[in-house]
Amino acid sequence: MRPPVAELHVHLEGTLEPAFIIETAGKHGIGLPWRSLEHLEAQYEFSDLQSFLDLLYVNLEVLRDEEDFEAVTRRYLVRASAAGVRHAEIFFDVQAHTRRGIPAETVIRGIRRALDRSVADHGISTKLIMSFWRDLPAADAMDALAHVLDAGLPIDGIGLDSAEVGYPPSLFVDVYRTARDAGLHVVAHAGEEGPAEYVWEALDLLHVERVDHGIRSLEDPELVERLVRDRVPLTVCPLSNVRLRTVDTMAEHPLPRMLELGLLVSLNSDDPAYFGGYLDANVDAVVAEFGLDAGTVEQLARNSVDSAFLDSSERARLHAEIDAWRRDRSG
Ligand code: HPA
Ligand SMILES: [Zn+2]
Repeated sequence: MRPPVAELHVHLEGTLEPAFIIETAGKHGIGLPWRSLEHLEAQYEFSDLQSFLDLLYVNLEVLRDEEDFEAVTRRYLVRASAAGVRHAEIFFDVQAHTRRGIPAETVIRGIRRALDRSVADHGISTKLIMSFWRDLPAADAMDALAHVLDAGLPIDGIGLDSAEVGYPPSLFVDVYRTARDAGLHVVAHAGEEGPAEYVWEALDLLHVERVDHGIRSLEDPELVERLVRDRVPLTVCPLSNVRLRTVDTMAEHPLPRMLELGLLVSLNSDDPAYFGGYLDANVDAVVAEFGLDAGTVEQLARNSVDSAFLDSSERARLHAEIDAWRRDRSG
């Protein structure tokens, strides 16, 4: 039923499953605040973005060496492949690790070990996007970026995440200019909990190629017009939005309205180990809630391919895979 698809908004740290967290803590002899797997699993109730980030940031401390970063990346790729993902653009939060004394080299080399084998092992092409915590000073992000560029560590783009309200994109103009000058792709979370104004700033000041979430854009008709006109991709994460109470219930999720308005939206899992499922669960949830037909599911998959940082031949390959899926379904 589900078509081949690109996943463009997934945080590596948000793919740590509870059992992996407990196991990796044991490997390194780390004392977590959780008495057991069950105690950890009982923590997954969130009231807003910050309540989730508080848990995410404790759990990611189990990631210590290259093997850990390789293992978590590999586990995501295995699970994503089962969900129909054929191309993945994966975020990691560099400061989540460097502030604990884990060098960016360890993080990126570990992740790359898994990514470099991903096409052969999992049938998934990949990009790697280094994200900055927007609630830390922009100078911190700039230092991290300069280090990664100086060291020639292989990343494909930068992003901006963590607590949104009070930390507008305008704080990061210099960081984004440096990244663009270095030939990196640029995206940013905006309009998740923050206002439509932050989406304008991401577009006009950071010159982002894609907006992560962006659901609050609907509060500003002029912004919607701009996003439609320029075909700006929005990476929408329905299960995340419900679990973080950005929307009250799935029935109130703006996805159908976004499609009606002609926005270039794709479906994504955000932090799948925390929000109740991977990309397939997100597709199933919106299909069940809104009764989307196969044509709409196909359109969302094609949107994901059109929103990805792929060259024209890679894009054509993925559209051809979706064509084959459609023929199989109707044949
Ligand atoms: O959805 C998110 N928003 C902001 N920061 C994040 N870090 C992981 N997921 C998110
Ligand atoms: Zn996110």
